[in-house]
Amino acid sequence: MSKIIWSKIDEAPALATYSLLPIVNAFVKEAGVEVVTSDISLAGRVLASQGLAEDNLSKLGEVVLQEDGNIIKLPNISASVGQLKDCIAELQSQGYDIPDYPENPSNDKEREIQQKYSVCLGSAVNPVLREGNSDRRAAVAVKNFAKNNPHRLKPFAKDSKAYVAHMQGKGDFYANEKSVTSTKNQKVTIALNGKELTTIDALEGEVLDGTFMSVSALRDFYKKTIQDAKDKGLIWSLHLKATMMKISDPIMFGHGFEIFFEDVFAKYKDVFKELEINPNLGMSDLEKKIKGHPKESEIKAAFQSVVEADAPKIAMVDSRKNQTNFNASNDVIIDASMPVVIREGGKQWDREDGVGETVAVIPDSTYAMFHEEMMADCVKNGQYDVTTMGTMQNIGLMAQKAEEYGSHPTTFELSESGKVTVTTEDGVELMSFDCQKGDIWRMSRAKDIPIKDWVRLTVERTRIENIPAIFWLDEDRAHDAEIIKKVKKYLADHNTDGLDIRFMNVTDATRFTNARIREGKNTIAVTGNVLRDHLTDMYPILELGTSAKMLSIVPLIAGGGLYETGAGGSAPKHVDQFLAEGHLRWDSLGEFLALAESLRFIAQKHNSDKLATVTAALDVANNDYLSNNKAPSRKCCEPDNKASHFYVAQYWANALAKSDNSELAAKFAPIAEELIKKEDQILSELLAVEGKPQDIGGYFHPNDEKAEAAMRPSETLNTIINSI
Ligand SMILES: NC(=O)C1=CN([C@@H]2O[C@H](COP(=O)(O)OP(=O)(O)OC[C@H]3O[C@@H](n4cnc5c(N)ncnc54)[C@H](OP(=O)(O)O)[C@@H]3O)[C@@H](O)[C@H]2O)C=CC1
Ligand SMILES: O=C(O)CCC(=O)C(=O)O
Ligand SMILES: [Mg+2]
Repeated sequence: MSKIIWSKIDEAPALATYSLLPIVNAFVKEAGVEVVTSDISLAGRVLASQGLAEDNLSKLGEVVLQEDGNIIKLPNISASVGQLKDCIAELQSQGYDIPDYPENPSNDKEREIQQKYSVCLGSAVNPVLREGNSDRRAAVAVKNFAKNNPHRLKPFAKDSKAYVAHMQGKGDFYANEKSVTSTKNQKVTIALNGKELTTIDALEGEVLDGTFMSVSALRDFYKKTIQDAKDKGLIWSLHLKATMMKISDPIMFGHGFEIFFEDVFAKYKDVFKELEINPNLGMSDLEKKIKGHPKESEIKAAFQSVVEADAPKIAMVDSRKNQTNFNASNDVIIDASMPVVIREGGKQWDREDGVGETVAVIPDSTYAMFHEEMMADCVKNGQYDVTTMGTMQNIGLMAQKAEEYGSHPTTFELSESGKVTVTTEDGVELMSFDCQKGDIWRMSRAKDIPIKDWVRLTVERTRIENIPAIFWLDEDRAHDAEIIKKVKKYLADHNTDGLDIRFMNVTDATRFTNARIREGKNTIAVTGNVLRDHLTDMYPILELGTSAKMLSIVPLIAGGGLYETGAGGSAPKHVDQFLAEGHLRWDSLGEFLALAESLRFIAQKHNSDKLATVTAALDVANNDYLSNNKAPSRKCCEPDNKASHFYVAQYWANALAKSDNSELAAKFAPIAEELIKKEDQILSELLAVEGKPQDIGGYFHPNDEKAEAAMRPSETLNTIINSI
């Protein structure tokens, strides 16, 4: 039996799995494949961190280094402190004896607990599993479906004032960056005023970048954008990635929160100190901490008066609950939030549930230049046309924790002003930086092997697609200048005759890509890790309506495959809806496509005709699913995710029944017949449970039996699937 590991994760895709996996296993076992789960959910990781469950993530970290590793990875929660605390509370309520998360540890025991939990925070799963670079694109059938069934993109006003604000060449990570390539394997020490912050093992050929965000420049920048929003009547919105950039971005968020409500933070300085208010955790945490304090209502009123009167309008994450952009640092995540701004015609929601043009504040120019040009393009040339627009495919450098992705252990909020130095074990100073107390200093790294593999993958994909491939690299950025040298060197190892491979800075690359997209032409964007993340939500959300429909493949450097499902998140909103009314609007197309790729990998590796037939039948089923438009409806009491799985099963069985493999055809002909004959009955059983609240025994750690019962309510369907 060949094995595929299917990650057990969180929220909407985890719910979908309860219904989908029994179907998948019933079909693939006929071709000698078994799909097993591995629990790397936030709750699973929290329990593992306390020694109460197996450390599955570390085990998967070994699988991705094996030649035949084969993992289907669904999106998981990258937890903020707030999500971690909620998850711990739920596990405690279920009887698990685990300690609270000590936010401000005051003794060694608390520091140890915090340390143990810290492995569960932020982007903790993806960097471990992504031992390969990223290949994200829309399958042709998916792209054509979107063109023929366009979702709505709202127009930009002719005189739209919406724009992206970023820091201008002063004080941000982009402006302060220095970069060197390590000439040998060596220890490198980062120190502040001669005191060691950390020491890393640098590899020969590894690119090391040092940089910092000047906090005074950041705060000045925030002030300027707030004033400008007020002057122009724009909604002020802040877009960061506090989950993936778990050290730097919550701090940048906290400064924004403090500056927006500067007078309130100044007036209640002493109370906030007494209550250990941490602005990095946002308003939701602040509200919990002031609860019951004699000044609670006075403080709330002070915040409210800024929201209502003194400031520009602020973007809301939920106006019904009066939650602003500052509710929690992970409520607005840039890869998902900026596409929504563009989709809505440069607008955000305000507190009266109205929409208005926004200044989207994205402090660091490194990637904000992309969003700036994206918005400027739409303001100038109007909204994109889904029915004609070309596609962006991305080859992203991310293997072995490349670039900012792996920077968590080397990011520091400086405890004093002075000099940060980066020095080799031989005493050679590689870089130095003059910083102020509170500045955010960061080292990012990119190893040589992943860069070489990234170039290889680019040449391979460009040859297959025969469209221009643009390396989004900027000669004027220190890091990119080092990478350009390596890319040119490794390109020379390949036959690039006839290929159109170019280098452009971020603004030019965006302009070039978008101009082609408007002409219906396709382009490959070859980017570093952060742009990979941002581009692979932005373009699919515009082109396909959601990044969940992307093919998201990670060809592992060791030879195996990691098949991610889509490029998006775990859709907490979908779970809320499911719990309230039993309707799951999650579209599992990403899982269907990932499964087909994963099966194809095994079929090719083992030369299995039978599995090739099962895979080809799944391809047919996926096409039928698209052409018959069986994606879940967004509304209760219409076919949802469960029904979409039923249709894939029906189409898959039907394709197998018609296949050349007589054994499979004989096996699946009666199954297909049953699934077709009983369609109405199955659908009515699936719909009968909708409109009612669901109890699955937990949000982060549901009860498997209850969740499975809720997601498999059709006895008729279950009987057929169980009979295979
Ligand atoms: N690869 C990974 O592991 C990733 C994990 N995350 C994590 O996911 C969580 C939520 O992230 P967030 O950025 O808020 O994004 P969401 O998961 O909320 O996605 C944004 C929106 O995209 C739409 N969407 C996403 N996937 C699907 C799907 N399969 N079918 C239909 N619609 C879909 C939904 O729109 P609508 O509500 O309109 O239906 C959803 O609300 C966070 O904890 C984050 O860390 C985020 C990105 C990647
Ligand atoms: O790892 C994460 O936190 C998010 C990853 C992500 O958004 C992506 O890969 O697109
Ligand atoms: Mg992303």
